[in-house]
Amino acid sequence: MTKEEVIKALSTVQDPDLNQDLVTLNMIKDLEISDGQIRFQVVLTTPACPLKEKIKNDCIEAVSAVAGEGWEVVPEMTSNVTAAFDNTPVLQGVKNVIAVASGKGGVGKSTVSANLALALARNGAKVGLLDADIYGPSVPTMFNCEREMPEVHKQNGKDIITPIEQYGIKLMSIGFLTGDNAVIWRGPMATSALKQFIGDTEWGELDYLVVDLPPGTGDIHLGLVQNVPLSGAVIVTTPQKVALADVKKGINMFLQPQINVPVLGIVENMAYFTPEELPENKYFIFGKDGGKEMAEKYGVPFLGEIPIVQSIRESGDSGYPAIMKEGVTAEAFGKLAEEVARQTAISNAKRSEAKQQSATPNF
Ligand SMILES: Nc1ncnc2c1ncn2[C@@H]1O[C@H](COP(=O)(O)OP(=O)(O)OP(=O)(O)O)[C@@H](O)[C@H]1O
Repeated sequence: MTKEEVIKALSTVQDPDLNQDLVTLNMIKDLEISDGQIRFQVVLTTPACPLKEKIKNDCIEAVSAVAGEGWEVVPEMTSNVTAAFDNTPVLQGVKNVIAVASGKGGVGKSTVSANLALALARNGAKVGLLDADIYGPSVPTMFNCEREMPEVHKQNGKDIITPIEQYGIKLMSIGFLTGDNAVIWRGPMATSALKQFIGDTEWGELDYLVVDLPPGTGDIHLGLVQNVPLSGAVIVTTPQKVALADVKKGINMFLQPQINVPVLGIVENMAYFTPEELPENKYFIFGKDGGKEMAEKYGVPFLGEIPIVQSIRESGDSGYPAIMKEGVTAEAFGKLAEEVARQTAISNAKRSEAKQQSATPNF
C-alpha cells in the first residue's frame, strides 16, 4: 500500500454535513503505513460531531476495500473547531461566538445557555459563557458563584478582567461586578457598557463563547451584533402560540441585511413535561411540535427539544446546572450541544466557501 492509494480511497469518503470529501476538506493528517497497519488522523470540525462513528466506519470501509486482507485500518478521530472569522480585532482567540436569544422573557434562555455551554465543554471543547443579560444576570446564581469577584489587572493602562472558572468553563456576568445592586442601564449606555465588558475580558483561547442575551429584540442586541463577530444565533422558544409569535421577531432581527447573522436554529424548551423517573411518559401540555413547525416555516434548522423537568428548575436555583447529573435532561442538552456544534461548523464552512468564491476572479 502507498500513501497515495490510501489518500485516493479516503477522497471517496464524504463529510455528510459539509458535502465534500475528507481529503478536499483537509481533514486527514499524519498518515502512516507500517507493520500491517494504516493509521491516520481524521480532524473533525467539532469534538461533539454526531457523525463521528459514521465517518470513522466509512473511512475503515473505503481504505479496507483498497488495501485488502492483512491490513488493519486505524483512524484516530480528533477535532479542531473551525473559526467563524479569521483575525477579528474583538475577542481574539475566540473561534466562535454563539448568541442565545429569545423573542420574549421567561422561556428558559439562561437555562439553555448555561447547559449548552457545559454540554459543549463536556465533549472536550474550550468554552466560555457570557451573561449579557445585563438587566437580570443569572449566571452567578446558576453556577453557585454569587460571592466571586473577578480579578482585574492593568494592561497597557486598561483594566482587564479575568473571567471566573467554574465546572470547567469560563464565566463572565455583569452580576459579578454589581453584586446585588440592580443596575438601571439605558439604551446607548447599556450598549457601550456591554461592549467594554466583552472587549476587556481576557477569555484566552476558546472554541465557543456562548452569549446569553437579554430577552426581546432591543438596542442591546443590535449593539452586540454590530460590535461582536457572531458565528450565529440560537433562538429559544416554548411551544405556546404566543411564544412562537415572538420567535419571528427574533429570527427577523438576526436576518435583516445590516445585521446578517446566521440563525443556527430553534430550540424548543419546555417542549413537554416528563417525570424524571418515568422519562418515556411525555405530556405535551402546551401543544406539540410548535418549534419544529416554526423552524420549517422559516427554513432554519430545528436544534431539539428540552422537556420540563422539575430538577432543571431546582438545579438552576441551587447553582448546579441540570446537565451535570446523568438522566433525561443531560441527554437532551447533550443532543442540543451536538446539533449546535454541527450547525456552527456547517455555517462556518458556508461562510469560508462564499469568501473563497468572492476572492476567485471571474473570467
Ligand atoms: N426545561 C425546563 N424545565 C423546568 N424548569 C425550567 C426549564 N427551563 C427553564 N426552567 C425554569 O424556568 C425559569 C426561567 O428560566 P430562565 O431564567 O432560564 O429563563 P429566561 O428566558 O432566561 O428568563 P429571562 O427572560 O428572565 O432572562 C427558571 O426558574 C428555570 O429554572
